[in-house]
Amino acid sequence: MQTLLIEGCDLLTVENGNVRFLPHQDILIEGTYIKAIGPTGSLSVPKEATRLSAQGLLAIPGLINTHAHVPMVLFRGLAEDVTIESWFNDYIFPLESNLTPEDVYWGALLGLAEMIEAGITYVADHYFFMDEVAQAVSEAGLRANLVWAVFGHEGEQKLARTVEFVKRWQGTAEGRITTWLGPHAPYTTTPDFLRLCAHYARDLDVGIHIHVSETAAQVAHSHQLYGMSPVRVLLESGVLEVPTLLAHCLYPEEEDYKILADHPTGIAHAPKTYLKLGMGTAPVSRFRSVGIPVGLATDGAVSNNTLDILEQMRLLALTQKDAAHDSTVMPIAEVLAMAFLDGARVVRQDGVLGALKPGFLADIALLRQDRLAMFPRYNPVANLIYSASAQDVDTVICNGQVLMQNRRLLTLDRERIKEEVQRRLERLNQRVPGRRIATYPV
Ligand SMILES: CSC[C@H]1O[C@@H](n2cnc3c(O)ncnc32)[C@H](O)[C@@H]1O
Ligand SMILES: [Zn+2]
Repeated sequence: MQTLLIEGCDLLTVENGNVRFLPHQDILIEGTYIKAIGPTGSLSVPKEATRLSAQGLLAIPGLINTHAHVPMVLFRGLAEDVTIESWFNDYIFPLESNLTPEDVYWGALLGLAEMIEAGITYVADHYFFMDEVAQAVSEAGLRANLVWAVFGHEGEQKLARTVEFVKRWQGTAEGRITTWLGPHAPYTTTPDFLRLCAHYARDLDVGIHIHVSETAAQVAHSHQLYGMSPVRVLLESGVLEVPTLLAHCLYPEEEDYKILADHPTGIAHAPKTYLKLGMGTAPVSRFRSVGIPVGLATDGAVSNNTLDILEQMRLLALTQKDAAHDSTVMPIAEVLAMAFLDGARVVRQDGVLGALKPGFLADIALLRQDRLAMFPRYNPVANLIYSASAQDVDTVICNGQVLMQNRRLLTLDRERIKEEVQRRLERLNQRVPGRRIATYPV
């Protein structure tokens, strides 16, 4: 078993709702777990331990991205300043009809490399050709929950293929990969199709990751078709009986709060996407007040355009203050608790991820604090949320393995990935009139 000692870092974590900042700490990692944490020089360290000097760096739990479409980095910048309907029907769904499994593999490597550089060690990803994404995750070294997206019109056979994917990859890559089912959304499936998904999920003992109630129009459409909200559609089709990760949920109805609170659900919140697509924002504090965890997410890079959770932390605070016209809303400690602890709850990893403490998995990001914007250090939490950026991430560890050190990626070749992606771009950004993988209801 490998032993790694991170020496002399400052440490920021949240425990029992309290922010803890501890200067000059050592973190001892044994195998894939944190074994001990203590003031520098105080731990008993095996002779054979590898030492990693972290003077001046700030250790935080590896960041958790609760909802992404990682390979969509391939289309970054291709759908700007358009309505959400046009975003899907004129850009995203036509562009995605060009994708091959190899494109998705290289896109996934590009997005995973970007996330490691931003201190992200866990991603819940929802896309196509997920064998290739799983392969990329396995090579990159971070942790992921993966679902193979399926639309209702693709039918039972396609759904069965996603079930096979779940079985094939569950618990692989030294346990870093878990797999769930991923019906795309209530508006691109039917209640019967969702019922079938719920049946398979129960059978496999896995959860479901799905988009829900992203716009008021989607909720109105659901009432027209089924006489109920999208959340109630999920309830009545049995989806909420299994752990359910709801992407977005910006427009819950009054009864939806209780429905969600009474079931094993969590919400992925992606503020930059909402700002860019003019979608509004979610009642985050209300969700949390009734016990529904809300984690942070990037969504895909076509609506974001980066895969950066530090940026989502900042935007979460700013958008919630702005929506409430109240600067005291969403204080920095709550942002931290959401990013770390709620993030872990949303992906069902609470108790092992989202904090730095003995017994937790060794997923850690170490940030530089030497930029002028990070000085003085009266308040390291404020610096992290309002001043830090992905470029400050120096070193990233996942499952006890160092993935990036001194900003050098150790598991991936970033120049080779860029070259391969570059070769594919011209073909990928062609849009053939009338060809698209699905239709967004208008
Ligand atoms: C879930 S991957 C399948 C499908 O979903 C599309 N997609 C990307 N972002 C969103 C979003 O925020 N809401 C709904 N659907 C989204 C993605 O492009 C794929 O086609
Ligand atoms: Zn999404």
